[in-house]
Amino acid sequence: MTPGARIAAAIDILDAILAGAPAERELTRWARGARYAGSGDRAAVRDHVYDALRCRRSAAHLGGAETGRGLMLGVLRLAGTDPAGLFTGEGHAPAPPDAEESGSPLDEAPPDLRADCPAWLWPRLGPQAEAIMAAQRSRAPVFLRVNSARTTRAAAVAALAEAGVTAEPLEEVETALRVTHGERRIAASAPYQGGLVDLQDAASQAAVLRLPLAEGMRVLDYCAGGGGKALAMGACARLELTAHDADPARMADLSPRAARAGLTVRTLPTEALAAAAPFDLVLVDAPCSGSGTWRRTPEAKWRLTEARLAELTALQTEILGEASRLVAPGGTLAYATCSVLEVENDAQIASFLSTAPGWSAAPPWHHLPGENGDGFFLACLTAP
Ligand SMILES: C[S@@+](CC[C@H](N)C(=O)[O-])C[C@H]1O[C@@H](n2cnc3c(N)ncnc32)[C@H](O)[C@@H]1O
Repeated sequence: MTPGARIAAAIDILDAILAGAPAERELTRWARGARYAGSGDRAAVRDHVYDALRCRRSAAHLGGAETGRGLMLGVLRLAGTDPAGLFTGEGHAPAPPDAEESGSPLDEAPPDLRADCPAWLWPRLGPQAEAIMAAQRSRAPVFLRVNSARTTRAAAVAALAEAGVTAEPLEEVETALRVTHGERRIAASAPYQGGLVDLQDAASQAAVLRLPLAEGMRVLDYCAGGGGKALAMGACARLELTAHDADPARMADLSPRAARAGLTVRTLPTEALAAAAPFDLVLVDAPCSGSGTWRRTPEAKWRLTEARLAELTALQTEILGEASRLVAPGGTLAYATCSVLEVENDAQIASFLSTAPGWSAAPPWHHLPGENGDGFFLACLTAP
C-alpha cells in the first residue's frame, strides 16, 4: 500500500469507530478484507488509527471536522506534516483538502482541548491535569516483567536478544524491562513462552513490589482478571495464592500461565470465598475508568461518561466492603486502580475508613503516567 492508501484505510476505520464500533473490531474487520495489505501496512494503519484516537480533540480542531478524514488531516498537522503531500487524490490516496478543511490553530484553543481531555473531566484531574493528559497523547512504552523466581534480568535480556527482542532494565523498577525493539516478536519468543518474562506495565510491577508479601502468606487476588498481578505476587515470595473474579471466564488462561511461570494459583468462585477466608493479604485491583492507561486504550477516554464513572465508584465501594470481610485480623487489604481520578482513589479510601472502625491506612502511592509506566494508585489498609 502507498502511504496515501494507508491513510485512506485509517479514515474509513476511524469513521466506523466514531459511529460507535470498537477500535479493535474495526481494525480486524479491515485487515480480513484487505488481503493486499502486508504486515507493515497493517501496523502503519493501526498506528494512524491509534494516533488519531489519542489526540482526537486536537486533531479534529486542526483538521476542521470530527470525521475520519478530519482526524487524519489533523494528525498529520500535529506531526508537522503538510497533508497535501499525502492527500493527493492519486491511486487510493484521499482527495486533496479543500479550503474548509484548513482547521483552526491550537494555540487559541482551551487547555482541555489542547490536552485531548474530555471537557467534563478536566476539572476532576486537579493541578496535575496537564501532565497527566500530555503523557497520554503519545504511544505507551512496552514493558516486560522478569519472573525473578526463575531468572535474572541480565539472563532475560540475553534470551530475548536471541529471539530478536531488544530490552533494557528499567532502573526505577527492579523486575521491569523496557522493550526498545522487536515488540511484535515477544509473544512467540522462548522466554515469553517459557514463563521467564510476562507483559506487564512497569507501574503495575512497581505496585506489586510495594505489597507487604512474605513467605507462606495466604493471598487472595480478588479481581484477578487474566491474573497478571497474581503471577507478579507469586514471583515475589512463596505464597499460597488464590484468584477470584466476578467474571470467571476472564481467568480462563490463568492456570496455564501460572504453570508456565512455575506457580500454582487456585481459582475460587464467589460462593467459596467465605469458607476459604481469612487471607493475610487481599488485593483488590478494582474495575475502574482506566484513566491512567488511556494512551493504550484511547477510545475509552472518549467513551467514559459521568454516569459510567458514578457506576464504577459505586462498584468499587461495594467491592472494598466485600473484600475487607475476607482479610485476617492484622492482615492487609490492598486497593489498586489504574486510574488518576481522585474519586476512584483517595476518596474511596477515605470513604472506606469512615465506615470501617479499627482499619488504618499507610500513605497511598500515586503514579502518574509517563516514561516509567501508566497512571496507577495503591493504598494498603490494615485490618483491626
Ligand atoms: C482491573 S481488572 C483486573 C486486572 C487484573 N488484576 C490483572 O492484573 O490483569 C478488574 C477486574 O475486576 C473484575 N470485577 C468486576 N466486578 C467485580 C466484583 N464485584 N468482584 C470481583 N471482581 C470483579 C472484572 O471482571 C475485571 O476482571
